[in-house]
Amino acid sequence: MIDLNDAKKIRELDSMGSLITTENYDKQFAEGMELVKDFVVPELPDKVDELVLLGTGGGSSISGGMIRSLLFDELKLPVIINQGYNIPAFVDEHSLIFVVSHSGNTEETLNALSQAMETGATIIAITAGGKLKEIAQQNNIPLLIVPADIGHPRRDLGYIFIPMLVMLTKMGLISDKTADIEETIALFTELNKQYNPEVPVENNLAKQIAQELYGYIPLIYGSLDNLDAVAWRWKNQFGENSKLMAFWNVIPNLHHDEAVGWDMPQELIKMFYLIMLRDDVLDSEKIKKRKDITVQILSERMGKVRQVYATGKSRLARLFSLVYLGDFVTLYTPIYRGVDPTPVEVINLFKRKMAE
Ligand SMILES: O=P(O)(O)OC[C@H]1O[C@](O)(CO)[C@@H](O)[C@@H]1O
Repeated sequence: MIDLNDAKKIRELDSMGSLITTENYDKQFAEGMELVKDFVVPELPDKVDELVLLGTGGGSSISGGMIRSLLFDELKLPVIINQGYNIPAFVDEHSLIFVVSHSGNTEETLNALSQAMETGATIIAITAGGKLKEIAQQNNIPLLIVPADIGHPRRDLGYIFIPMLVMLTKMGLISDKTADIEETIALFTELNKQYNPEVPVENNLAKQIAQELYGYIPLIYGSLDNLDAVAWRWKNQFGENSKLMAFWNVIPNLHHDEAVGWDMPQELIKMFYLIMLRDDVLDSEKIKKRKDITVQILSERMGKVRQVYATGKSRLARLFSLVYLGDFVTLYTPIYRGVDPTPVEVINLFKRKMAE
């Protein structure tokens, strides 16, 4: 095992700078605001029925999930995250579509886009380049180019999510979020002082969780209607960063189905490490009670249970305080095992095999 107090070793193992990118989320979010400042949004039809995000993977689809969770109480449109090759039949000239792909070359996203272009929907593209950039330019689709040098889509939430949020404001669909974004940027700077590689394990919650997790399967429980995309983000980051299968679900609905599975044989349920995402401000009293009961029951059944709490003032800052912790946890988890968090070999293998 790697000594997580050895910051030099941690940084050596993180050879492609995922930790540095995470430490720089404050700057990235600020740059995201700059990027979109002069972007001219298309005119919307009189009636918009839904917001559809075409995109997949750790950065693109999660950004849509964060939009949905953040704006649950505000946006008067359903948000649909479409990760597959095809678009649903309801997409038409009354749909607003964000097509998002960092690489610009993800085949599912491009295929869905080609279908969307036949519908007369209002489309906005966000990409660092690739075929998506070409298609957008050839077809006069409003296009936002984001920096390519970030390298890995899951590391560019600030470049994807923030512009989408600002565009929704520019289109008059939501209120201005500048103050909340600024608060979130300041919170990242603060939290970085707690989670960065130079902070020793005894004071570093992210390192503590990464160490404790060793030998267990991560299970993340969030809650409707705020911490669902955050739980999804943690799960994806365990996959891509930690090279660990992880599972997630949301309260309250898991109490009506998955919870029955808690009666599984002891030797199996002991393999899980539960991370319970909590928000004492956003969670209703009913949800808090459900989380308390869940923790009470599962502390006696699962290998370990950890509760982590959102901080910050605005809904935006609170959601991202937990995303930020999750990103650090999922980066320290492989490093503890001596594994570089950045490469995604299986994804590349799939892309090669699909191209054969
Ligand atoms: O379409 P994009 O944004 O390039 O990203 C899709 C890819 O990003 C990833 O998240 C890799 O980091 C993969 O899941 C996926 O292959």
